[in-house]
Amino acid sequence: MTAAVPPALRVEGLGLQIGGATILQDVDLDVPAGSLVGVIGPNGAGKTTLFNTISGVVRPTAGRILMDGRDITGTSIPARARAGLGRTFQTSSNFPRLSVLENVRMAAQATTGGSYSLLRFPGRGDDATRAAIESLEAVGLADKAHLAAGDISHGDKRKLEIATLLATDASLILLDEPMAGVGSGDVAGLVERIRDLHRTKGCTVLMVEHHLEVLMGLVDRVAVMVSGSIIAFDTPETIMADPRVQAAYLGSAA
Ligand SMILES: Nc1ncnc2c1ncn2[C@@H]1O[C@H](COP(=O)(O)OP(=O)(O)OP(=O)(O)O)[C@@H](O)[C@H]1O
Repeated sequence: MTAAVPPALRVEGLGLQIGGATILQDVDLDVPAGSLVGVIGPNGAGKTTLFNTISGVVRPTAGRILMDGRDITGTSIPARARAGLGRTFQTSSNFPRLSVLENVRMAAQATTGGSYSLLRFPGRGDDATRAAIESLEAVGLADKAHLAAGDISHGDKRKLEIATLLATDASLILLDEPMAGVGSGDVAGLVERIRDLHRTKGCTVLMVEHHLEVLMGLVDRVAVMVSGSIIAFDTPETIMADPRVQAAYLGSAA
């Protein structure tokens, strides 16, 4: 008998109380390895807080978080990154004064090992620079490699975050509103980049996104959060047809 493969991410009975307020309550979620899962819910439902607990920014006050079957609840942010967790934030998390290439190269360097020096001009030959250039080519940013990350457009900043994740060996990726503020002309390209992350690298992806029409065409399953809890977790078709979801989410979001 072969042992079952553990989910890439398991959240068990997760709770978070802050100053008497319940922010997360009894959150259970299994994200199978290799799946692409969306998280939706009205403003203030707890989606970003859930990501913060998974990535280690916030410690939950109840429950456990497991990656590939290993309990990571008490581990540090760097330990989670070493275990293969990668994340983007609602607002851009790039280093604005470094060049686009340096931003990606730093992430690649952390993966390929060796010490990173900003003083050393990146040569095309080293592994980290090669990985960075490949990632920038994949997201269509190679021609902006030399620009300061703070000077590129909002849509390009989101592409840069994806390139940064592509350059690492993260196996579980959390994307927090990757389409937020992205112009309509850039959305289709960004969706393709997320598909690339998922397919080419075989990553497991969990993403919060308010653009439902985009999300529903992209993900395998959707978790619906309302008031700090997950009220439904199913295929996009079933979620869209669920009257509880329509009442709790679509109704209140309209
Ligand atoms: N550190 C904190 N202290 C107190 N309350 C907090 C804290 N962090 C989050 N909250 C509250 O927890 C709730 C959930 O916030 P969160 O940002 O996770 O929601 P969200 O679903 O991501 O919302 P949005 O879709 O608007 O980004 C909100 O009511 C928020 O005000």
